[in-house]
Amino acid sequence: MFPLNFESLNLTNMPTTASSLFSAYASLTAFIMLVRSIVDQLIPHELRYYIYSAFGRLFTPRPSDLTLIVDECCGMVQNQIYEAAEVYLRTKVSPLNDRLRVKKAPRQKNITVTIEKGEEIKDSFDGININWRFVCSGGENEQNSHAQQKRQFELTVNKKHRVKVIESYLPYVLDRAEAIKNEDKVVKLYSQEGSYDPYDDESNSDWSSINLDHPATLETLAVDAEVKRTIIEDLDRFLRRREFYKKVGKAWKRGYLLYGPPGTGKSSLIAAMANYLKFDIYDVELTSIKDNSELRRTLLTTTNRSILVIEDIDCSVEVQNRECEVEDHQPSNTKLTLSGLLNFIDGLWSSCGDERIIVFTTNHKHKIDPALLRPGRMDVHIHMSYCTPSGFRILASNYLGMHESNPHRLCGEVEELIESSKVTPAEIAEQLMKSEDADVALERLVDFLKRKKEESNKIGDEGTSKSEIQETDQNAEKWSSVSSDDELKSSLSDAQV
Ligand SMILES: Nc1ncnc2c1ncn2[C@@H]1O[C@H](COP(=O)(O)OP(=O)(O)OP(=O)(O)O)[C@@H](O)[C@H]1O
Ligand SMILES: [Mg+2]
Repeated sequence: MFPLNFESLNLTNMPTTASSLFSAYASLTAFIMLVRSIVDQLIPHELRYYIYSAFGRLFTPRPSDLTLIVDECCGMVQNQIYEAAEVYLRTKVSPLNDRLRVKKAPRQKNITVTIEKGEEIKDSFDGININWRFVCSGGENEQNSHAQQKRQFELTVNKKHRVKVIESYLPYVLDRAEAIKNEDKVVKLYSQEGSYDPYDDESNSDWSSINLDHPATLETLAVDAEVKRTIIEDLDRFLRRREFYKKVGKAWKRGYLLYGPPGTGKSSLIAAMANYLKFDIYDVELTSIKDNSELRRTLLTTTNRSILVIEDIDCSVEVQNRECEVEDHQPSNTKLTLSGLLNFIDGLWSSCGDERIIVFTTNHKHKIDPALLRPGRMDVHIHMSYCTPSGFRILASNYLGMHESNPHRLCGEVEELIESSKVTPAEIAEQLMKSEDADVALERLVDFLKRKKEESNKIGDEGTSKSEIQETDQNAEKWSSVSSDDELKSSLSDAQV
């Protein structure tokens, strides 16, 4: 035991040299040990325990931080918060990080950068400082190390923000991760032909896929502004109405019929819709489907948040009308019939998926079986028209970088010719592609339009030159403005009348 030197405890007179500091520390330690040995001898064991722990609590500062552990898995399934944190924190990597992990799968658009084991990321939310740390343990063995590793994020924050972090910050991380994933999503085009792709996890024996590298967007589409605005509003409304569809007992799907002459942008509009919604496209080739059960099976293997496309519905398949089916006594599953298709569109099979869009295209609306055109079957009919002056202005901006505020001297003449002839956006686009020089391209376009006008005068062309959009569901307008539950109920009872 150290001798107790009371003089050295006289802190007021203590010289501030290193040796006197050391001797003061030694004396204090010796004093504490003396007290402790007296307590040990005089106080019973149980009481001692409480005294020591009370002292401990008094002198040890309580940690003010809370650490939330976010494990990779909850039981057999992935922890959604872990997944979201992984995606979200990619956007928060800072120059302070020393070790990062980079990767890119064969079909991935961008390189992903994630933090390595032990790295920390600082984030802030509503003035709260949040610290994330990536922790990895186990699986040191080279072989199957990844599978054996236990991965988790540790989120550390001041305890007083516990409720806010759990109730507001984590839901925010989940939402942001969803949005980031959506931005990064590569839209795919699935088709029935082609072979199974071993590099693509999502391909299956019914469908093969490629990335949809179609540049069409709703902005670059030469369609009248009013029609375009209505399409965008319709798509937006469709996306946000999950609960509405559930309440009214309708399958969460929307059907579009696009009709118009070849080269007016029907396929381009489908690609633009897919790019806008980030939905995959399933190109359903009805001619390669032999019967209704194959149709059912094929359609059931498509995923949610997708656009099912049936191009040229009038000629791609000889879907027979109902009378023919009744006369023909073959069992309906041994051939592809119109009713098989209609069953899918608005019957039992349509409710098998969520967030589906079905698009039919045709060059000849009048050739389509009336059953397909019945109100409510395809929710929206869009007429893709010949090019209009406003469509031309969009194409001129796309192809020649011309701005409406600074029109070319030939624009007036081109627009007049367009108004008086039936020319498709595809034909105009082809002319505009011929030269990068606006003078040359527009002169050629004027010549082309003049020739076209003469031809159409000779043969007497039919068809309207105005694009239009028509909603076949009479209640849609009413439903679209419904906001509260009460309003919804009253509009539903109106709808049933
Ligand atoms: N409305 C449009 N806006 C912009 N580009 C268009 C438009 N219509 C056609 N094009 C151009 O013409 C090409 C062909 O158009 P698209 O394949 O979309 O026509 P379509 O209506 O589907 O024709 P089809 O009836 O023959 O299938 C597109 O790749 C695009 O470059
Ligand atoms: Mg097409």
